[in-house]
Amino acid sequence: MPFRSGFVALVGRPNVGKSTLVNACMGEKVAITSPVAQTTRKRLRAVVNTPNSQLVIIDTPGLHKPKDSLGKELNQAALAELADADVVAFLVDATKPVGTGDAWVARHVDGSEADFKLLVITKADKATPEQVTSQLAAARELAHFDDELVISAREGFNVDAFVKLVSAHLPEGPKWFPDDMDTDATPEDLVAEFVREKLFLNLRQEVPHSIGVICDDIEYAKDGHASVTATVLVEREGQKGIVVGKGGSMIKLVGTEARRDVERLLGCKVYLDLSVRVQPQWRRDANEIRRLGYSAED
Ligand SMILES: Nc1nc2c(ncn2[C@@H]2O[C@H](COP(=O)(O)OP(=O)(O)OP(=O)(O)O)[C@@H](O)[C@H]2O)c(=O)[nH]1
Repeated sequence: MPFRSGFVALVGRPNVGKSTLVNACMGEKVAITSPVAQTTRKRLRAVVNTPNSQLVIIDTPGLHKPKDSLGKELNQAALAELADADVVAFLVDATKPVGTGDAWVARHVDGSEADFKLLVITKADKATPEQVTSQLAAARELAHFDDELVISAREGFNVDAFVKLVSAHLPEGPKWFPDDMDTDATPEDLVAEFVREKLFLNLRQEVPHSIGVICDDIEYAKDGHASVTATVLVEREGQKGIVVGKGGSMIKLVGTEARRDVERLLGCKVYLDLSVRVQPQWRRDANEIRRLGYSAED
């Protein structure tokens, strides 16, 4: 049996379940997930190895109608991934009516030159069989697909089938990444993503979209622990108050929760130092967006 390898782009509206599927394929936490849309700002490449294949899965930012520079950069990043991919998986949420947002993404899928286009209905555990059937019928109308699959990444339903089906349609080729490397995101990228995830989860709708996180430094000490410093960027003084919380309670909670993930990532005890800085309009400032690594060109 020939060895197959290649790039698999996951595309879909924000919140459709892309990061959760990446995590399920990986069996560990590399992408971050939250109930708030537009969690995925950075592209992450997650590498899944099977005995006969290597899938480089690209978790793109959710495509959506852009409202500001950050939105535009995110779309560009996602569209650039589509252009390069061998396989494109178009994800549709089983629980939300197929709408103009899906149609907009699907037009780009139709325009991509990927060899294999797969329609994936996500969150099947939350939908009735009738809902799933009607979503399939509606999504089929949006673009040409070579195959389709219904999954629940949360329950692990059909995740193996997804990996198997995609593997079978990758071109014959070598391993792109060594076996022991499962993502090309740096530890700093992942730390920033973990912190942002906890902020999203704890703050819900209050400020999340005005938040950026930079991991400034990871320093390993002789006694085996790591000192990690990260900065949370907000746009207004009032938002800083919310992020810091009463008597520092919110930032402390976020730090404690994020530290657990960072310890798992780095495999050692971690001191996590979080600070909050007000930087008005950072989302409209293209340079700052690039510095935070959310750009299509990095
Ligand atoms: N019940 C259920 N919930 C799911 C499933 N997959 C994802 N979710 C939930 O849907 C929400 C969004 O999931 P994400 O994986 O972050 O979605 P995403 O497409 O990466 O989102 P963006 O980063 O905004 O593009 C989270 O609350 C997930 O827990 C699933 O299979 N079943």
